[in-house]
Amino acid sequence: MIIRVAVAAIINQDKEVLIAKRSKDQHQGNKWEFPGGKVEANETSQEALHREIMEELGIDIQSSSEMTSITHEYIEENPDNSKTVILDVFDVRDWRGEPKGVEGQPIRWVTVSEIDDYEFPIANVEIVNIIKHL
Ligand SMILES: Nc1nc2c([nH]c(=O)n2[C@@H]2O[C@H](COP(=O)(O)OP(=O)(O)OP(=O)(O)O)[C@@H](O)[C@H]2O)c(=O)[nH]1
Ligand SMILES: [Mg+2]
Repeated sequence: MIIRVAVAAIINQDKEVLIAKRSKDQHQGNKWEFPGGKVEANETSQEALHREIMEELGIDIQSSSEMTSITHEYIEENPDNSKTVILDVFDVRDWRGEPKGVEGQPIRWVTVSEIDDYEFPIANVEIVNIIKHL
C-alpha cells in the first residue's frame, strides 16, 4: 500500500514550528508529528494540506511552498500492515486564525533547539533536519 500525505511545517515569526501529538491508537501512535493527513483522490497535495490543516488546527493557510517530498516504507511484522508513505512537506508562514488541537490533540510551538526533545516518526528525520537549517 502506498499513501500520499500532505504535511505542514508551520513556522511563526519567532521561528518556532508547530507540532502535534498523535494519539496512541494511530499509526506511529504517541509520537509527535507535523500536522497533515492523507491526500484524497481528485485532490492535489496542496489542496489536501489546506483541508487537513483546517480540519486539525482550524486555521486557514494563506500561502505555502514545497519544502521536500519524502518516501518511506514502514515495515510491520504483519506484512499486510506494511505501508509506504510519500510525505509532501510544505513550508507554511502565512495563515489566518489561531491554531488549536481541534481533534483534542496536544499541540506545541517548539524552537529548533527544543525539537530534538520530541520523538517523531522515522520518516520525519529529513524534515527535522531541513527545519534546523532554515
Ligand atoms: N500527519 C503526519 N503523518 C505522518 C508524519 N510522518 C509520518 O510518517 N506520517 C504518516 O503518514 C500517515 C498518514 O497521516 P495521518 O494519520 O495524519 O492521516 P490522516 O490525518 O488522513 O488520518 P486519518 O486516517 O485518521 O483520517 C500515517 O501513517 C503517519 O504515520 C507527519 O509528520 N505528519
Ligand atoms: Mg492527520
